[in-house]
Amino acid sequence: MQSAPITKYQPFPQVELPDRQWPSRTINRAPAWCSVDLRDGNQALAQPMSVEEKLEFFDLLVSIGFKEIEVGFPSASQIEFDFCRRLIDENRIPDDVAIQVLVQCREDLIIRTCEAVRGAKNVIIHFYNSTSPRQREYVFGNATRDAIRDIAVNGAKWAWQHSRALVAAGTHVRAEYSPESFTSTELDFALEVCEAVSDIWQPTPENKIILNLPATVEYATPNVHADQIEWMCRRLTRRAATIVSLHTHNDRGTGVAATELALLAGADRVEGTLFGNGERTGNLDIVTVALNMYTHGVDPRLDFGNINAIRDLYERVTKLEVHPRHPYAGELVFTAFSGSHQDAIKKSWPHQRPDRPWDTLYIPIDPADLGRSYRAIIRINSQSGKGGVAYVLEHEFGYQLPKLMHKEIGKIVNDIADARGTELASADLLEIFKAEYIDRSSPVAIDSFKTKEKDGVVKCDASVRVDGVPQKLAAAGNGPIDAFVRALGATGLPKFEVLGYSEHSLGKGAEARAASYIQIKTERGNHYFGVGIDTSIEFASIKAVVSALNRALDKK
Ligand SMILES: CC(=O)SCCNC(=O)CCNC(=O)[C@H](O)C(C)(C)COP(=O)(O)OP(=O)(O)OC[C@H]1O[C@@H](n2cnc3c(N)ncnc32)[C@H](O)[C@@H]1OP(=O)(O)O
Ligand SMILES: CC(C)C(=O)C(=O)O
Repeated sequence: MQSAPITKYQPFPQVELPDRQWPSRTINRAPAWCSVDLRDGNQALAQPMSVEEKLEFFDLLVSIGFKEIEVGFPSASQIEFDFCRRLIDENRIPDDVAIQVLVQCREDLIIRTCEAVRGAKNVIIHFYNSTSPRQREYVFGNATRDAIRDIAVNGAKWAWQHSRALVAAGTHVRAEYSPESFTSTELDFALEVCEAVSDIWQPTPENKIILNLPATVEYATPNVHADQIEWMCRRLTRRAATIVSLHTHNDRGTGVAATELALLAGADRVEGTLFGNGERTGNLDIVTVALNMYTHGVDPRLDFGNINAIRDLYERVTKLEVHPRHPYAGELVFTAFSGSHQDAIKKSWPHQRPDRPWDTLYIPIDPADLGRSYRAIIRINSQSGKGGVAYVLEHEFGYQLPKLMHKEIGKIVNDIADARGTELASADLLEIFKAEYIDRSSPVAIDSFKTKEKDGVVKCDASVRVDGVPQKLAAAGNGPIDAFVRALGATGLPKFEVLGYSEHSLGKGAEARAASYIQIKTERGNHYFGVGIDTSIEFASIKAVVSALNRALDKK
């Protein structure tokens, strides 16, 4: 940072609107959406999409439910022109979808644009010129306000004239005008230019004009943007015949917020791109705004029910990556690594009922609504807690660990994650769990085990190996576990008692197994868990005893 930025930058002026209404409103219906992926998004790519890629992207946008799609700038290049023609000539545009084409307010370009869309059913001709003081000064050679207004008016006239042949041939033509750099333009002048354009097109409530008020570069806080939009909405003389459209960029990182507040301010329509691709820091991310509405119970009328497939296609054709933390779509947004989050998710998840509003803690949207799975919700690293470890072992592998055991396995996993310094995959977790609790056959291994009950007394015969030496054991007790523990007494192994156990079944059909979790207490007072898995619950429990004992012997 330089030492005196205070003199280098200036605050953005506020809008004089003391009776502003937008702060007390809520968003309760979806706007009209227009995707500008194939134009504003595409023009910002280092390697613009090929025609084939644009066709694929167009189909994706249609399948999501976009009814207005800016397909390009057909007068800019042959590839843009050809793409437009292919859409039309190959009948790829559904009847309820309008294609939008961008053009400068220059007659030759407007003529070429009209040629590009000949034969389409619904077309929006989008003409623009920049209006801000700096653009007037630098780009248009100190042009006066009147001269700039005249560029817009001429554009409106040429768009009207040259689209008459299209209308005569049956195309439904609408006009969109953008005073580019609107948010840096004096509001009274932006209004004057918009009114002058409307005067040419004479819109009606049945055939409205679209006035798109872009934040071409985002310079202000979102409340200022909302004020600018409310200011315009309240002064446009043909408000009922006008669709007020938003087109925010994200230079300050608040494109989504600016759009949401401007919807409160009265806008009817939103232009943006999937995942916010676009010039510099990008256009508005439509996915986020639409799904924000969805999570407030407002139907966005866009379908992101298969967000992973949408993201995959987007990444393939744009060669950009959706950030792993990107709202709703990022790889990690349904994943909790930290212990307290994992614990809260695990505890709140079972309370979720189909007939109740969604309120699982830390997960503001049901991942299933986006076609995403619950599997990756909890992942394990050194920040993770016992709840997360227990969650993964239960949800991915079916082991329902008793609550007392969570703390122990949590610490074991945490220490390993810490030592490795990486995330542990669920397969790693399973491996750690098995090695620690199940696959323990030294120094004691059990080869066979048989019980017989008579008058409430259980007699057990077992073959074990202690440090590799085979031993035959026999004893009687109150139950199989008691009898087995007594039998072990004859081997000279340290004394221990079984404090408790829990069991449940694992898998189904031919795969069915019993899982037993035993806790023992040794002579020294230490507690150890052991886990046994077998087809019979009896043998599973005996294996669990052996595993707990082996852990105790290892750690003595
Ligand atoms: C904010 C945005 O995203 S706006 C859209 C930006 N996208 C693009 O520009 C991509 C497509 N554009 C192009 O390929 C080219 O700009 C073309 C083909 C449209 C025009 O190309 P060229 O005429 O060679 O160049 P260029 O765009 O620089 O035009 C410059 C002239 O047009 C004028 N001009 C610029 N914008 C406009 C406008 N919207 N309406 C009328 N005149 C304009 C400039 O003042 C300049 O005039 P000058 O030559 O008298 O100084
Ligand atoms: C042409 C206009 C709408 C534009 O892309 C912008 O201002 O960012």
